[in-house]
Amino acid sequence: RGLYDFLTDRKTMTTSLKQALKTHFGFDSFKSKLQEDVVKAVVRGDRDVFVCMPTGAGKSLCYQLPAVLAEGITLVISPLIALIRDQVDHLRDHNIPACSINSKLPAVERRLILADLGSSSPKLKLLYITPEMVASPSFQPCLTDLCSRSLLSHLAVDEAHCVSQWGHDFRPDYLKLGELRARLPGVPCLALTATAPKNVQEDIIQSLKLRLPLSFITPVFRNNLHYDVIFRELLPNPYVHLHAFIKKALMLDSGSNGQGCGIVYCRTREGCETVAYQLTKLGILSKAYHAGLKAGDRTEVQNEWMQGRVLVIVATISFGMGVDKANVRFVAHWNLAKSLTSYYQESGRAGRDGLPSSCRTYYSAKDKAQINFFICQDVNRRQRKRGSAKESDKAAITDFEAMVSFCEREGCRHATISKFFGDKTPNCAGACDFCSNPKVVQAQLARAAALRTNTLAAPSNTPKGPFGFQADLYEGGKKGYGFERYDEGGEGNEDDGTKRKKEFSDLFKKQMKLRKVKHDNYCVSCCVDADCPLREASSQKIPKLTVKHEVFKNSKSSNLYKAAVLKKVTRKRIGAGQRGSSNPFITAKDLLKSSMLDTESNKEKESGRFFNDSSGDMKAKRERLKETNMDTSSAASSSIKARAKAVSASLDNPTKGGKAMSKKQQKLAEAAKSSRNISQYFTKKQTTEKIQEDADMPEELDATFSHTPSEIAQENISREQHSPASVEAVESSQDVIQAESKTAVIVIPDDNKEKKTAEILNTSEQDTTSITEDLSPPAKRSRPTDGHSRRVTFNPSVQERALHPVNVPPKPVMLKEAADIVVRYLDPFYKQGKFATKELFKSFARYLSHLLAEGRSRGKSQVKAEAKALIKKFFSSVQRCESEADWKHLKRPHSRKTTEKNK
Ligand SMILES: Nc1ncnc2c1ncn2[C@@H]1O[C@H](COP(=O)(O)OP(=O)(O)OP(=O)(O)O)[C@@H](O)[C@H]1O
Ligand SMILES: [Zn+2]
Repeated sequence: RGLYDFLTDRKTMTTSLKQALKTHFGFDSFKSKLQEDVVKAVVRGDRDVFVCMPTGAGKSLCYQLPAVLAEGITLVISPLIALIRDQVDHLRDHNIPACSINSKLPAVERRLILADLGSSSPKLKLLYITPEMVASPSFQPCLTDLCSRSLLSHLAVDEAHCVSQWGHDFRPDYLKLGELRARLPGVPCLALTATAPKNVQEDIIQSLKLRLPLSFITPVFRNNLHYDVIFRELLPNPYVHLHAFIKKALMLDSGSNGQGCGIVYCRTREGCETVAYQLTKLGILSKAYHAGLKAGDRTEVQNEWMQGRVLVIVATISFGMGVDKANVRFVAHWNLAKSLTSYYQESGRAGRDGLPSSCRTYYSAKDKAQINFFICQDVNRRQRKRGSAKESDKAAITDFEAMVSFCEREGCRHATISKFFGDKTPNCAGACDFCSNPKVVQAQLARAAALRTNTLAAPSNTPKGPFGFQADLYEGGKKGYGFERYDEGGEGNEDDGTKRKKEFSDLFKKQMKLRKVKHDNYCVSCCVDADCPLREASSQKIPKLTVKHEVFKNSKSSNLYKAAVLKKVTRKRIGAGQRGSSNPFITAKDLLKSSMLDTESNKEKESGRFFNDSSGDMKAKRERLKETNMDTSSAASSSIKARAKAVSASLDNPTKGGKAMSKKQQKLAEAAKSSRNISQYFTKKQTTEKIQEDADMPEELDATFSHTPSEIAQENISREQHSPASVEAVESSQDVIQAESKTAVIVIPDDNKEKKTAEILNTSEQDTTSITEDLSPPAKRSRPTDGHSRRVTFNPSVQERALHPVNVPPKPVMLKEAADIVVRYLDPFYKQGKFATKELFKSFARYLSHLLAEGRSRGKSQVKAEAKALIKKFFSSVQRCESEADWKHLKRPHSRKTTEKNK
């Protein structure tokens, strides 16, 4: 920082900085006094700096300008590759040498960058990296080298609130930045965020180990933003209402165009599509933007909106981060934001140019209940995973409560926000609905309370209205039935409010309890349809099936149930066969035929049901699998084996059969049929899944609503999704199987673990690295012709051989089996964070599976041993897998010796 010496004189510094600002960025002056002060503090470099300035205040320049002036390189930590890309492009446009190292970087570029960093005087001024990359072993040598040569001028941590568990976008990898900070004691650190309540601010300072930082905190109050809340359920036609709001905000009636544009935020993709459609129908060209669109379409929509060709973008909250548009005249939330912090940030995208703009939330009690549900579910999930509760679990709940209270409480909206962020009460001066007309707000609240009381109090057989009107059919209820508007007066009293709260809270608790049970535990009494004959667990036997209820009770999925039933039946038959010296399995061949026919005809009907039972707890299933002493490989494979046994037995005794057998055949067929039918009893009512699907939590939420691999797999199963890749793999493994088989074709239900393997290996739905990035492919891709069950062909003679392992060489392992083995062994590593991304994990699993299935000449145990050895070998040299290059040199052990040694 010797170069800064010439800047020590205050006056000279100001002049020089202004010159540099003009030269490098083309700006005539600083955006604000605050921006100038921050830049000066960073340039001085004698203290760490903490910056909390609203979006659009020009935070990036606070480290970019000093970076250009300093000797050495400024290391910038940013959470999203997309954001990084924007920043790097922007800097390059200004001829400022900047680049990024990330997992998506082509190897050639990476080498060039590393070469420059390794040179005696690197040209690079700003190096952007993700927190994941900072922690990766492959980056460490580079970092150490830069440190040892004192080539790091600054460390800038953008979106620093991600470091705090109290923050709305907590990223565990941000926590590792504390260690990084400790490794760079002489390098001044700058932490920047737009939104950080007091506790988050404290967390940032502590986690990043900032030493007596100079804090630059802008008050959150922005007087050019007008906030209001509309209770959507009170509106006769919410779309018309929204349309009117937009027309006013964009001054469309005044006939002038070019009055800016706006954003409508929706929680779901479907919501985006519907609102965009409705607005367009009403005359305002609007386009939807969400993760379900192809990347190209998304970019096009964004460009059209940026260029003013589309006035309104209707988006999930994934849209907006890093979008810098000055003339956003309104931001409307069609659904409640998940937290007040998020709301402040999202709504803050309005009026960046300082001109008057509107921020509106369309509140609904339904949204409130749904979001609350998701937050609680997420907290529960995390607590279950962790095994204990944490103080910070409350963060999401508290922040959401603040959002609800912002909508439901009487009072100045700006004051509520300021108070939440620890600021003084601002002078709103009519910049919110409450301050401009408190009576309207009070009236609306009273009506919402009355509506809820009416809805709750109304018994289901309430006399119908004049036209057969039923309150709940119309969402808006009795009030919504009419044509009144939210601001047309109305009385309410305090008792009403208290009563409403209590009733609503009771209802909510009740609903939560119901849903929680469904999610936590499979429970016959509440998850089984009311008309199911098995509802009364005490005495029922399964209709048309003489199997005791024990089996039913102990099986939590139809697969397991079927396997257990078949096992029981098989055992009985074996016994019978021995006693009667006739082999009952002689009829199994026929049974198989009949079951084929049967299954084919029932395929469509059943397939969905088989899938549904996969939504149970996979872990529990695995446990139960062990308990039932079955082959741990999979329930489906046991059912294949059971059938294969039957087939092989029948082949062993081809002449035996006759009438007696056909009776057994009937019974077995019946059992098989009933066991399939039984799956319908497990079919959960779709309510909770539906809600979840409806919610379609956008990617930005994924930071809080993050998933473990098994949860991802499970979610994918329950949503019956297949990414094209997963279909591919299933097909490719089938191809392998089919190529070898020319015999029986049966349809077997998907087994949980098998499916999990396929999903883990192939889905690209969730990317754990880009948590806040909305770049995942559509969640609802499904295989059009997929009837949910997979057609798997198998060769009885192969299965037969497996029954006699002593006499015949081991059955060669096929790709699908290899994949099963690999995923089982690799999963723990993934869970321990040994892969930088889920994509890498899947890619590696795919690679290993192919490697192990190569040549198809080895048996299962050998493949297992080789898989273990390979994985062990891999992780002995790689601490954490960062790129595909990491396993380039990994080869299958050739000699038996190697395998033995590694066992
Ligand atoms: N001194 C300046 N004069 C004029 N424009 C500026 C100045 N500094 C920054 N800007 C512009 O202001 C806009 C917002 O800046 P920037 O993206 O850095 O804001 P931010 O505070 O980082 O916002 P966010 O929180 O959304 O990232 C950019 O277009 C930037 O080029
Ligand atoms: Zn106010």
